[in-house]
Amino acid sequence: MMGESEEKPHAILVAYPLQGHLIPSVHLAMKLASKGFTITFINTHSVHHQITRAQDSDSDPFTAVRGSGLDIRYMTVSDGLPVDFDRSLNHDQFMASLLHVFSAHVEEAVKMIVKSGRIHVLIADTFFVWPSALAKKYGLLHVSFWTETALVFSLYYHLDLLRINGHFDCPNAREDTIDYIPGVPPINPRDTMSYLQEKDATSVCHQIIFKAFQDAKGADFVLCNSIQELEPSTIAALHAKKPFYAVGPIFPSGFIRSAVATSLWPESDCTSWLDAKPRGSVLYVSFGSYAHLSKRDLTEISNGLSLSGVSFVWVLRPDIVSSDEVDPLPVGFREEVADRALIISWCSQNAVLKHPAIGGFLTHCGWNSTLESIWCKVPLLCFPLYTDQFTNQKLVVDDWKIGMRIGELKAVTRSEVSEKIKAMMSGKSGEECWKKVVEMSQILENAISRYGTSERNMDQFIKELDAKIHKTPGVHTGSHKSAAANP
Ligand SMILES: O=c1ccn([C@@H]2O[C@H](COP(=O)(O)OP(=O)(O)O[C@H]3O[C@H](CO)[C@@H](O)[C@H](O)[C@H]3O)[C@@H](O)[C@H]2O)c(=O)[nH]1
Repeated sequence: MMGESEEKPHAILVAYPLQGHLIPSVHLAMKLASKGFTITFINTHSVHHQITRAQDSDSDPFTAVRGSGLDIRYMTVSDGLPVDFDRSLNHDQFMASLLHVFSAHVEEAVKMIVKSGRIHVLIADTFFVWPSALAKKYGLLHVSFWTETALVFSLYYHLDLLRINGHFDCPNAREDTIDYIPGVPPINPRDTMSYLQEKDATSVCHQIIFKAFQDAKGADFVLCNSIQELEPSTIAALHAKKPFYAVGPIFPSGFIRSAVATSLWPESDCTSWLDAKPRGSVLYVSFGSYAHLSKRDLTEISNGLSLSGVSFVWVLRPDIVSSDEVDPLPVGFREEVADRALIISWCSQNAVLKHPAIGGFLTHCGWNSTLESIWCKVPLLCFPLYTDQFTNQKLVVDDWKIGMRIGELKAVTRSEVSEKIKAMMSGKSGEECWKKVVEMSQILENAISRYGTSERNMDQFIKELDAKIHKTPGVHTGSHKSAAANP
C-alpha cells in the first residue's frame, strides 16, 4: 500500500482486555502490519499474564510473526488492578478500573512511545472512554475500533434520539418499534442491547457506554468488524456522518490457527474425538468468554442436551456460573452423557467449528462467534445472555434466517432445549437455516477477497489516513508541542 519513499504510518493499538475484543484486535494489528503499518500493540499486564500462562511460554505473543517481516512491537500496561485479581468474579470493580484508572496507565505508555520516535495514530477499542481526548492531547489521529455490528454501534451512537423519543432512560420506556434511527431498519426494543433495556441506567457499564460514545464522536475514523453487504443501510447512514468502514470479518489468516497466541485459557484439542463422529452430527455449545449463566438456566440446558440424544462438545468455562462455584453441572450429568459428550474448559473454537462433524452451534451470540459460525457454514441456536447478544440474535434469526431462538419471551425449559436441538440437527427448520448460512458464508468470503467490499474499505481507509497524516506535516509526529498546547 505505502509508496517506497513514504514514511510508514506508526500506530499504537490498545486492545480492550476481554477475550472477545482481544482476538479481533490482534488480527487487525496483523492486517495493518501486512499493509505496511508499524504497530505498537498494547495489552494489559493481566491479559499478557493469562495468555502466557495458557501457552506455558513467557514470550511476547507476536514473537512468532516477527520473522515474516511484520513490524509489530509489543508493550503491556497495568489496568489498575493486581495481575491475579479475579476480574470475572468482581466485574463491576474491573469495569470501574477501566473507566477511571486505565487511561492514566495508557497515557504513560503513549508519552513514552511519543518520546522515542514518530508516531501518527492511536487505534483503540470504541468501548474505551478516553482515546479521542488522549489522541488530541498527543497530536495523533484517532481510529476507533468497533468489534460488534454496525447496528449496535448506531443504537449507542444515537442514545440521545432514543432518550428524546422515550425508548431509553425514562420511567415508563416505550415498548413500540424504534423506527427513527438513521439507516436502521425498524427494531423492537426487546431486540436492543441489554443495557438499553435496563431500567436503571446508572451502572458502571452505562457510564462506560455514555462516555465511550461521547468520546467516539471525536474519532477521525471508525473501523467496524462487520460486512457492508450484511448491514448496508445502517453502514451507509453512519458513513454519511463520519468515515465509518466495515472491514470484517477480521480473522486469523488461515482461520483455524492463529500465528499469534490469543487464548486466555489453555485449549483442549477436540480433533480426534470429532474425527470419529459422522458429518454434521455434533452440536457445539459455548457461551463465549465472559457471560455467566444462572444455575437454573445451566440446569435446563444440561437436561435439554441430555434429553436430545445428540452428541455435543461443550465449552464450559470454570466460571460459567461463578468462579465461586466449582462444578455447577447437575449431579450425574457428566456420567449420563459420557458416551456422546466432550466437556472441556476451552478450545480452538475456529478449529472445532470448521470440523465437518459439527452441524449446529448453541451460542450466546457473541459477535465473533456469530461471524465464525457463518464462515464455517454452521447454523445457530441462539441463547443470548447480555449486551449486544440480543441484537445479534435478531439479525441471525429474523433478518438472515440462519438460526433459531431458545428461551424466547419466557424462561428456558429442558423440553424446549431438547426440541430445538433436534429441530436444528435433523429437522426441516435446521435444514432451511443451513441453506441460508451456506449462502451467507459466501458473502463473507467475497467481502475479504481481493476486490471485496471489506478489502476495498480497508484500502480506502488507509488512503484517507495516509492523506491526513501527510496533510499537516509536523502535527502528527507525536511532538511534545501539541501535547503541551493541550495540557
Ligand atoms: O473455547 C473457546 C470459546 C471461544 N473462543 C473464542 O472466543 C471468542 C469469543 O468471542 P464472542 O463470541 O464475541 O463472545 P464474548 O467472548 O462473549 O465477547 C464479548 O465481545 C463481543 C464483541 O467483541 C460481543 O459481541 C460479546 O457479546 C461480548 O460478550 C471467539 O473468537 C471464539 O472463537 C475460543 O477460542 N475458544
